[in-house]
Amino acid sequence: MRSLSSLNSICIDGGCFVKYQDEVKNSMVKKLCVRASVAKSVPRNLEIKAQKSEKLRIGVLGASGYTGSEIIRLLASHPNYQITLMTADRKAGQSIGSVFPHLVRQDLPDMVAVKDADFSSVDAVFCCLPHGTTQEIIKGLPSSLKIVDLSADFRLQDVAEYEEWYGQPHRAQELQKEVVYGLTEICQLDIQNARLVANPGCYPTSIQLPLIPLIKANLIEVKNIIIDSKSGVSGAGRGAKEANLYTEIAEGIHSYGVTRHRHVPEIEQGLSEAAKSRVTVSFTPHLMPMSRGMQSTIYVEMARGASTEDLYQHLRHFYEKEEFVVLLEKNEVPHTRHVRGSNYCLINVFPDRIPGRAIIISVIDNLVKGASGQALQNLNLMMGIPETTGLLSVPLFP
Ligand SMILES: NC(=O)C1=CN([C@@H]2O[C@H](COP(=O)(O)OP(=O)(O)OC[C@H]3O[C@@H](n4cnc5c(N)ncnc54)[C@H](OP(=O)(O)O)[C@@H]3O)[C@@H](O)[C@H]2O)C=CC1
Ligand SMILES: CC(=O)N[C@@H](CCC(=O)OP(=O)(O)O)C(=O)O
Repeated sequence: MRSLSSLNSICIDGGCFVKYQDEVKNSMVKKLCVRASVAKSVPRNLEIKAQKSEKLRIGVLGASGYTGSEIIRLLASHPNYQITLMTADRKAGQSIGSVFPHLVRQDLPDMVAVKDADFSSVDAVFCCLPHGTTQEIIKGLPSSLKIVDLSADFRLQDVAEYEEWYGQPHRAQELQKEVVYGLTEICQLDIQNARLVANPGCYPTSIQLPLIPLIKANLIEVKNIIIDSKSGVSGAGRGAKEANLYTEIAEGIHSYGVTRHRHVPEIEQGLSEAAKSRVTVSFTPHLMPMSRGMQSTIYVEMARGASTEDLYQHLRHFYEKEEFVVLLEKNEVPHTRHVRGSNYCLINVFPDRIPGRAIIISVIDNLVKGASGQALQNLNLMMGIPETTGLLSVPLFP
């Protein structure tokens, strides 16, 4: 994984490299004002592989699902990509407008079954399929294709751990070796050279973005990390089960996966790598009566001598050149409603009443930074396109 210091603070403005302007860094409001003209955090040696004139051809596997439709929405305004292939399973043969009326004006091919897809018509694919089905499908794709996989099938480096937590054999172990984990702000340099990126889970994204820099800087103890996370219902996908019906979700919240959720090994993998020692966490997810959004509230013990101010300043400095990870002003509480529909992750750090402990709050939109937005950010990097391209839309509010 790269360290932030290995990046040069330059940006691309109208196709020309310009020095990044320090004064735009301090608040999200300022960032939103300048972002139309300034894209940032592009490594100095980045070659612009994709010319504006030639659009890269994109396949969306699982276009009839929530993350697939979110990719389509984001790509609709992307200058460098055009969708030339879309697949579905039960909805194969249908048009996107008939499945998702909000996409009716998009000029797109009808969805086909994966077995009928012509992969010679694409340069890259977003794989938005259920875990378990993904490995076999990716194994059958041409090796020339760039792939961002949104499922969990390639996220765990240890195949035995995958088999234990996902309860099935890993069917593409030979590919696992070339996979790059796609937590963009942390693994940026590796992602640029990757062919196959495992996009992180939504919970792991909201948790690792604040914790990895703090662990690397030895500002928090790696024991006794307690994580309480909450997700909107779209996190469960469109294949609605009884438990996800409006009548079962509205007017209440509940925890699930208590003591054992499949994102635990992914979270611990990232934190352990940062700590260079085995880290275990207490993690409990909750289902919230909202369509999208995710909050992780993280309780940590600070390292001896460290203060919440140290944690805050370190995170602020670490992410100051990153467009999408924003440390709010002190005492401002991150709200999921302030990231809806956007690729932003808002973070803040608060003192706990118990001396020596701190509370970190992180919010994302599970379908954007937690899935399709981060996937697009990763493909941009893989294709040598400025990372923020197609991702700068302002969050929806109210
Ligand atoms: N929802 C979220 O917030 C997040 C999801 N993810 C991951 O992204 C992936 C997609 O999630 P999501 O979009 O929510 O899921 P959905 O259930 O909404 O969509 C699944 C898609 O896969 C297709 N599909 C289902 N089974 C098969 C199969 N056997 N062969 C081929 N295609 C199939 C479906 O087609 P059809 O509609 O025709 O049945 C649909 O297009 C999953 O791995 C998920 O865990 C990751 C991060 C966040
Ligand atoms: C609300 C809900 O059910 N969320 C899903 C996690 C979201 C998701 O899609 O997980 P991946 O990122 O690993 O694919 C769950 O708890 O299983």
